[in-house]
Amino acid sequence: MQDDSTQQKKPLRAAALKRTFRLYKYVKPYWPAFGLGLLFLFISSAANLAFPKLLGELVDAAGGHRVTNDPHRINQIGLFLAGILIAQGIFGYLRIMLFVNVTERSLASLRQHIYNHMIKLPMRFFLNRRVGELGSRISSDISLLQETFTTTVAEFIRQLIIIVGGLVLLLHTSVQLTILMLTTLPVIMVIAFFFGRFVRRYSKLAQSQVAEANTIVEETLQGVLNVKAFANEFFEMQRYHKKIREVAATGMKTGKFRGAFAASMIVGVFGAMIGVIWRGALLIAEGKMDPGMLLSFVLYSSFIGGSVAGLAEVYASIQKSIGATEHLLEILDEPAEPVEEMTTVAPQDQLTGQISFNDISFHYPTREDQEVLQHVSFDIAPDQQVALVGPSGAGKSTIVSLLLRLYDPQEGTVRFNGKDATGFPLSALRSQMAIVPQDVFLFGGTIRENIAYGKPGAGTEEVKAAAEKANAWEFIERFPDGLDTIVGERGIQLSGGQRQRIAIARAVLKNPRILILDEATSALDSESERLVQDALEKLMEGRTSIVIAHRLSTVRQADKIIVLDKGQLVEEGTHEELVQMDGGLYRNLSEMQFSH
Ligand SMILES: Nc1ncnc2c1ncn2[C@@H]1O[C@H](COP(=O)(O)OP(=O)(O)OP(=O)(O)O)[C@@H](O)[C@H]1O
Repeated sequence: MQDDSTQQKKPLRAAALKRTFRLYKYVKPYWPAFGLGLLFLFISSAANLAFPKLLGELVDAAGGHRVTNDPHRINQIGLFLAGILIAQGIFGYLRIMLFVNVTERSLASLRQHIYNHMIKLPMRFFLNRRVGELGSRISSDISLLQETFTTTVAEFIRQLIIIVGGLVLLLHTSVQLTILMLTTLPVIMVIAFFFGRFVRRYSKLAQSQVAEANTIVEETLQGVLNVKAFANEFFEMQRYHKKIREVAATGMKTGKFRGAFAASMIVGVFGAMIGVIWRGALLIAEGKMDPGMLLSFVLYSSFIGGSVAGLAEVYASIQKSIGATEHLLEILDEPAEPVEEMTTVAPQDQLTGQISFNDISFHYPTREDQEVLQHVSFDIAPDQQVALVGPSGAGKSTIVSLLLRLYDPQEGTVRFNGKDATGFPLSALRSQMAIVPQDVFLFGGTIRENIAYGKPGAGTEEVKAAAEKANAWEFIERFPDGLDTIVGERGIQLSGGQRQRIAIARAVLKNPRILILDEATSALDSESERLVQDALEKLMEGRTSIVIAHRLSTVRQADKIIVLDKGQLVEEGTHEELVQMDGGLYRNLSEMQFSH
């Protein structure tokens, strides 16, 4: 669980700001609207500044010391004020609308750009990141930017205009009072700085504690089955209780500083106000000032005070968005895989189904010291059925990953058609292979969508034919909604065997040159097993297939069995050949499996 406000606050540095400006390219196409928005912002802020002055004049027109009372002028000023008010409303509305439009369009393009980039990133990128975290991070980073673009930037500009313009008008109204007011500022600033630091520190702590508490809630709800199965409800309640108590304790500590902060700010601000009004009253009494001027002065001071206070918030928010931007840029700076949209595969890139591994050594980028494959070489002829067997962790799935070029080996080459795999466009390679994984991943939509994933845009007839071939049609047909049955998140509304047959139908539709099957370890009941096995056999016909076999009973008919152990290829041959080998690993494994 991420908490927006604890994360990614970075000090404002020139370099960071400069990097942030790289995002400007997303706003650039909309700069005329943005510029117009800025102009309106300027107008509405300036109109804002006119109010205190005019209100002061209105009061004085009623009869100050130095002005004669003048009903005509009162009405004139009143009308003028109303006019400004309306203008401000209109410009304010237009400004917000323009800013929101620009922001929404820019963010849509940024979102799309980031997603497009991220989905093309190599597996290496996803290995050391938690995917859920990545997703929520990006959405919170983008919402932060959304706020910055729509409100913060505008607020910042508005506040600057008000502070600078306000100060000029204050000086114009009364130099003496301005100096008096400004002398109180340092005191208020010191108080704000001192307490503000504590408040920030404790709020940060509280936020991270809340995040920890939320993690408990999330994890236990997601894994509620485990909690219940272990009868650990009370254990979890305790764990949550402890965290929540910590949150409350920190909150109360923060409260002390927050209270002190608020109280001293109120005393400071009102103290300054009283000082100024007192001094102003004396000036009026001395005939050096009119009541209306004092009113303008006080209003200007409060405008400025409000803007200065707001500036602190704006600063924090800009800091946060710089952090967010850096994150997003980090992702954008990761080199993507050279995947491209494939409609047809060029003739020279068409796979014959011949594959060879030549002296391949490989370690995962995250674990450099663990050689997962060591000098592995083998050849697969077109249309051969090959089984990969070996103990858990031997490197079977890794071989599949290398085939799909999810990773490239550090040593040796993978070849297709006798040609180095790197010589084919990545998407051309992958588009001619299909994998039926062990853990079938279904998307949350309908059965139809899930099958058509093998060939986006496939028509009902095609989908149906694929489902029939995969022995899936008989159960799909029995659902009232047929192909339009919703499978539920990750396919939870289907049984294991049904999920597998959908994955097979998907592969049938893709009609790959090379088929990769990761046999399910969890045994299905014999009826589903037979249906799945039968569908797989039909699917394997007429193409090269590589089966990661966990149960040796299913690999007897394979043209070739490759036996791996601890990253090395230890035996290779047909079932008959391998069972002959005295002390061979395959023979051992099959004796073990068939002895019970
Ligand atoms: N993404 C990864 N990052 C680092 N190491 C990994 C990764 N995936 C697998 N490994 C390691 O590589 C080795 C081979 O794993 P692999 O998944 O290829 O084995 P396997 O033969 O398919 O095993 P199983 O039959 O249990 O699925 C294991 O020691 C594993 O810990």
